[in-house]
Amino acid sequence: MLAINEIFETIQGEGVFTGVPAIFVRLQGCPVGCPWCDTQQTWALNDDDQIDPAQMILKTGDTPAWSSMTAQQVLQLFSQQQYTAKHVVITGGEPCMFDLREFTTLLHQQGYRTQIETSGTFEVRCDPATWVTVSPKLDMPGGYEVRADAMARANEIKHPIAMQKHVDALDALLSRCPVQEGTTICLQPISQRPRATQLAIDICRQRNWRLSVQLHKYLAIA
Ligand SMILES: C[S@@+](CC[C@H](N)C(=O)[O-])C[C@H]1O[C@@H](n2cnc3c(N)ncnc32)[C@H](O)[C@@H]1O
Ligand SMILES: Nc1nc2[nH]cc(C(=O)O)c2c(=O)[nH]1
Ligand code: SF4
Ligand SMILES: [Mg+2]
Repeated sequence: MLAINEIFETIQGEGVFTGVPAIFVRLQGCPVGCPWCDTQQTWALNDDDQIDPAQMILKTGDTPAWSSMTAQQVLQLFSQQQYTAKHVVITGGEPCMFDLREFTTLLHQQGYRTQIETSGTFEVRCDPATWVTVSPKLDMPGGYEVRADAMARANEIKHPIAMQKHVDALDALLSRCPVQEGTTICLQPISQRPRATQLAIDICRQRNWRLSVQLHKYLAIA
């Protein structure tokens, strides 16, 4: 069973797949506690907040309400909604609190490409063909550590930064937890702050890394 906060179709606004039409599946629950997290409504997984899938798909605001669904039910919902995107982004919350092997393999069998957005603090359990984006969370209040096996599985590292110390922390992480050759490194300014954005531009130019600017926030879309 998957605890689902919301499902919607939009344009991927972050990372390597920026601009690609995508179905987002946002899972409920995250104990990492990033103070600047833009989806804090997904942190708590309370029984009291459980709703039907029929109500979940009609949600408009950011609320902690969630629905319990199987992988097959999610696929059925995709066809009911008549989505056209073939790229599925599994995010949260922290999606890797769930075993995503059955879900991602089923999606591939149905012709979808899958991507997981994760903090790297839980074991990544997914199909070998899934694109894994690790956005490492270092020294956050929840006390979780970034896992070396998550870093080694990553196809993309997308690091949120606001200050030079965040770049230094990424450098230290990359030296203790190596990534595969060819893994793309993106820097993502935290909350569109102008100074964070300028720092990310400067470091990306120096290092030949990629800039990820949360396009959806500039466009004011979901
Ligand atoms: C909300 S998280 C959910 C997935 C997973 N828990 C994670 O942290 O990767 C999705 C992405 O949004 C990023 N993010 C969250 N809040 C942000 C903010 N205020 N500014 C920039 N990026 C943010 C995260 O770093 C992550 O890359
Ligand atoms: N458009 C859009 N792109 C996104 N990329 C990652 C997101 C996320 O919340 O994980 C996100 C999101 O919430 N919306
Ligand atoms: S790990 Fe992701 S969902 Fe959890 S608090 Fe941090 S940014 Fe938010
Ligand atoms: Mg988001």
